[in-house]
Parts: sequence; structure tokens; C-alpha cells
Amino acid sequence: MLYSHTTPEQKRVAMREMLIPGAARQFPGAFNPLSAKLISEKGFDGVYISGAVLANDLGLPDVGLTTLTEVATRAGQIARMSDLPSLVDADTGFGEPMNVARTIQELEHAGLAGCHIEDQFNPKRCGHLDGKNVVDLETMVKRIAAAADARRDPNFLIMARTDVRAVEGLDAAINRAKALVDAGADAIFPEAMKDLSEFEAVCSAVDVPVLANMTEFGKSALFTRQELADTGVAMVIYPVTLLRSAMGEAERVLDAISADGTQESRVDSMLTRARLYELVDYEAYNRFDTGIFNFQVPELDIDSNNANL
Ligand SMILES: C[C@](O)(C(=O)O)[C@H](CC(=O)O)C(=O)O
Ligand SMILES: [Mg+2]
Repeated sequence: MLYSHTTPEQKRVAMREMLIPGAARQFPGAFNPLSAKLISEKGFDGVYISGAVLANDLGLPDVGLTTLTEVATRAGQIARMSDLPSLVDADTGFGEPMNVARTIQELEHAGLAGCHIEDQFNPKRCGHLDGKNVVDLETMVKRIAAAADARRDPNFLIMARTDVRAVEGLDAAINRAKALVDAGADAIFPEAMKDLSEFEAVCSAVDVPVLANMTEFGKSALFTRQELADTGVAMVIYPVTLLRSAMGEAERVLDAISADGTQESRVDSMLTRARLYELVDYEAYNRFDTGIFNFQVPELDIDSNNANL
């Protein structure tokens, strides 16, 4: 009932323990708190909270318009709904190193297990698009060092994302990844890898967990969990998959209503009322309520009292 009973501290320990090279732990992207519940129920390893989804959900493009407050608030609402650890996309860290430090403390406070900070500069863009710009290594090292220094819980995971692959090539990305680990990054997110051999090269160059981004319609093919595990990847994200699926179906049902005058043809694709209630655990709330009101109060008729309210 209500929220997760696992504390943020416990989730951080769990995430640290599960991120073994080659484990390819799967973190689908939740687009709201309820979808985080679904991800947990289906037995996944963790929940990813995408910056693109957070921005697109507000009707905005993913170009660095969202604020730390918006991201921390929404990520906190999502994270608290699941017993699994959540990793949030903190974009460029929302400013200069001092802002990055505050970002880390806000995300810790919101109950996240970790976050990633990237080396693009604003206006940033999806890592799988052309024309990205990255800051120099010195600036990025400062961001990561500030992040590592700011955390209060040593298990809060600080992942460095580098977008350098698409700008300067694989060797530059590997060199940057190594420097960022030296600066204090606990894990590496090499963005826009072209093929499995590139993931393998990054995994063998650093001795921290490496993330693979399996976003659709991007620069990387959609490799299977096993293929990625074989390269040494520790964690796989499906950042926008659930939002794309949900919005795809929303579009189809709207088209059906306007074409047919009824949603009847799409009802089979919907979550039933019973399944929705099961997911939000109505039964537990019902038990809770019955437990509270299963006593007699002399001279007080609860039902007629309520009727007067
Ligand atoms: C992972 C990512 O940073 C995100 O915000 O989810 C995006 C995903 C996407 O736009 O498809 C990315 O830059 O890859
Ligand atoms: Mg992003």
C-alpha cells in the first residue's frame, strides 16, 4: 500500500551489488509512478527515469529546458513507488560544478539510487542525434568531481555519460571514460555506440559498470540482453520505450474514436479495470479501511453520521 517499503539507502546498496560487468541488468524507463509499479511487478532489475521522457511528458523537447526542481520532484514520485533502485537522467547537471553538487544532494534527498551526468552543453540534445556539442575534458572532470564530492550517501551512484563518440570517435570516448572514472565516476554511460564491438571496447577499458542505451530509432541497433551481456555491459536501459508504446496506443485509440465514433475496436489492447485496480492495489486499501472501522462506538452510528456530512 502507498509507497515502497524499501528505503533509498537499501535501494542504493542493491544497485551497487547488482551492477556486475556482464550482468546486463535491465532498467526500463518509467513514464510515471504507476508504470514504475508495473516494471517492478514484471520482475525487472531497476527503474530508469529518462530526461527525454520527463521533458516530452511536459510537451517539451529534450533540449535542457526542464529544471532541477521538476526533475527531482517527478523522479522522486516515480522512485518511491517501486522497491527497485531508480537511476535518473540528470542531463548536464543543471549548471556549473556548484549546481551539479546541489543536483546530487537534491536527487539523494528525492530517494534516487543514482544519476547520470553528461558532457554536452546547453542546449543539449538526444545523444542519438547529429550535431551534438561536448564540453572539454577539464570542464567535465570538474562536473564529476563536484558530484562525487557532494554526495552524503557513499552508495549513491554517480554515472558519467560521455557523448564524445559521435563527435570525436571511439578512442576519444574511451580516453574520456577513463579520465572520468579517475575523477570519481562510479559507472560509465558511453552514448551512441555503433555496434557491439564498441561496447566491448569500452567495457574492457574501464573497471567500473558500463551502461548500454537501447533507445529506439537511434544510432545503436536494438541488441538483446544476452548480446550486451557478452560484451561486458552491466546495465541496459530502455528509456523511452514505455512512453512511445503508451503514446502510440493513445494515438490509435483517438483515431478509432474519431473514425468509428467509438473506442470499441481498441478495447482489447487496454488494461482492464480489474488489472488497473490490481496494479494500484485497491485490495490493500480496502483491508486497511476495514481494519480501521471494525469496531463499535457506543451511541455513534457511523453510517448515519457520514450521511449527514
Ligand atoms: C537516454 C536519454 O538521454 C533519455 O533522456 O532518455 C535519451 C534517449 C532518447 O532521446 O532516445 C538519449 O539522449 O539517448
Ligand atoms: Mg537524456
